[in-house]
Amino acid sequence: MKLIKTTGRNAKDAYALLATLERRGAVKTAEVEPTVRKIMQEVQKKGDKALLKFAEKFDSLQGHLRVTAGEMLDAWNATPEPLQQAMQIAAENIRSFAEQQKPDEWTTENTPGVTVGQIIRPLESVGCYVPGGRYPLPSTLLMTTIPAKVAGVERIVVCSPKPARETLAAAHLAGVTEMYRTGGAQAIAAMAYGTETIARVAKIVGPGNLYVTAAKIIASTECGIDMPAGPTEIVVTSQVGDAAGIAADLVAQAEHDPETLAVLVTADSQLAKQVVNEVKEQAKNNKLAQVSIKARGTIFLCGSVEEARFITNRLAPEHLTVDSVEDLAWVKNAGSVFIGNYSPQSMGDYISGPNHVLPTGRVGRMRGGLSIYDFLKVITVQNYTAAGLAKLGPHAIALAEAEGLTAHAQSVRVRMKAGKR
Ligand SMILES: NC(=O)c1ccc[n+]([C@@H]2O[C@H](COP(=O)([O-])OP(=O)(O)OC[C@H]3O[C@@H](n4cnc5c(N)ncnc54)[C@H](O)[C@@H]3O)[C@@H](O)[C@H]2O)c1
Ligand SMILES: N[C@H](CO)Cc1c[nH]c[nH+]1
Ligand SMILES: [Zn+2]
Repeated sequence: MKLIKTTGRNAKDAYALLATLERRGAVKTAEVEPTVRKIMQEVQKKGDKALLKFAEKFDSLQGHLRVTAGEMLDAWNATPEPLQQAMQIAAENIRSFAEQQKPDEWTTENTPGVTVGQIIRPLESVGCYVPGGRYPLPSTLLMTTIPAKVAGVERIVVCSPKPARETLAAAHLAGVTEMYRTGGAQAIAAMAYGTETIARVAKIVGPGNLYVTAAKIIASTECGIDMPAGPTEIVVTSQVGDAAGIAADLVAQAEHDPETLAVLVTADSQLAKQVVNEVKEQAKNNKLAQVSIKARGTIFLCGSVEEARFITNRLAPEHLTVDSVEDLAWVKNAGSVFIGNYSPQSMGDYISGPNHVLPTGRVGRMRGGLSIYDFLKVITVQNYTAAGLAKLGPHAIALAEAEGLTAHAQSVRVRMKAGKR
């Protein structure tokens, strides 16, 4: 970990580094964009043939794209009982959390004779991307498909490169009926544009590496996307935390990808030094974590606790760990927050219930993690009686005339006149 003081003669460098880290999302996705565009264009032109070609090229896969229900069932039956149980508990917690988030339909009479409200409808189809390049992520299959099910989405498609047995088992548990062996930008293109085998979807959700994230951004002109949920990020902002626990979290998230961002922000120089040593020790046997930590692992040693909070909000990380519940008061930007020494981020990755698909690249400034809202539409409704129209109509006419939209004004007058008959 690079330890940098934000005060004194290092201040300029520290803030320059912060600015670089703030640009992390945009810069990195731009680097792969030309490659991604080419892949997506080829899928658009050649459909399944391109998917099979890229599956062989990137994932050493040959053969059929579609995963059968039998394959998912066999995978479940071959899964050891403790893992089956862990998946079942995770699935239940994800389901009940999503259930709890469900928004309500409502109506209210805001003016006598004017009823307004909202109805909630699920999206008709979604595509869930489940990463599988470096590690199989059955947990992500559960995190994406279960909220979609709770929302009532009719068609749920899963795409994953070389899905492992554990991922197929999770698909069986989640009741997935449409799953394909395709990954990367090609999978995103297939779900966005459609191929002979894969019909296009209304929205694509789920995390992935830089290629997947860049592809989702490109696909967003064609269909909905949840958010850029790219290479993992962790920020721990602590003054009193346990150095060994903090380092363990940093190393854990750093092992996802060479592009991972792992940061500690603190005003305590003792803690900063301890974490440097702990990370070194704990990452000793973890090559991937070493790569990402070496590339951008940073400890900002701040002049004050307030400055630590300010830097944290500027980073707007995917995962944020803080010391206590009181810290929530200053947190403005983060995908998901973990509190105290006994809330390792890995618990959120797997089992707690809140979604682990989270915004990266500072998108935490705009939104939180994947939720049931990503699978629902809030449709507004308005209903006037003649009396209600007589009351509010003249005001609408005044506004329409101010905008010079005469037909708008007239459309209200016509109905008001009819209401008087
Ligand atoms: N933000 C979140 O919510 C979240 C959650 C889970 C995982 N993640 C991230 O998901 C990512 C998973 O990455 P992964 O690589 O293991 O799996 P992945 O499935 O995202 O990517 C694998 C695919 O990348 C494509 N690819 C790889 N190298 C390529 C190249 N040189 N050119 C073109 N395409 C190429 C291939 O198509 C391959 O199938 C990690 O970055 C992890 O941090 C993020
Ligand atoms: N930490 C990841 C989100 O960045 C989610 C995950 C899945 N499995 C393990 N971790
Ligand atoms: Zn993780």
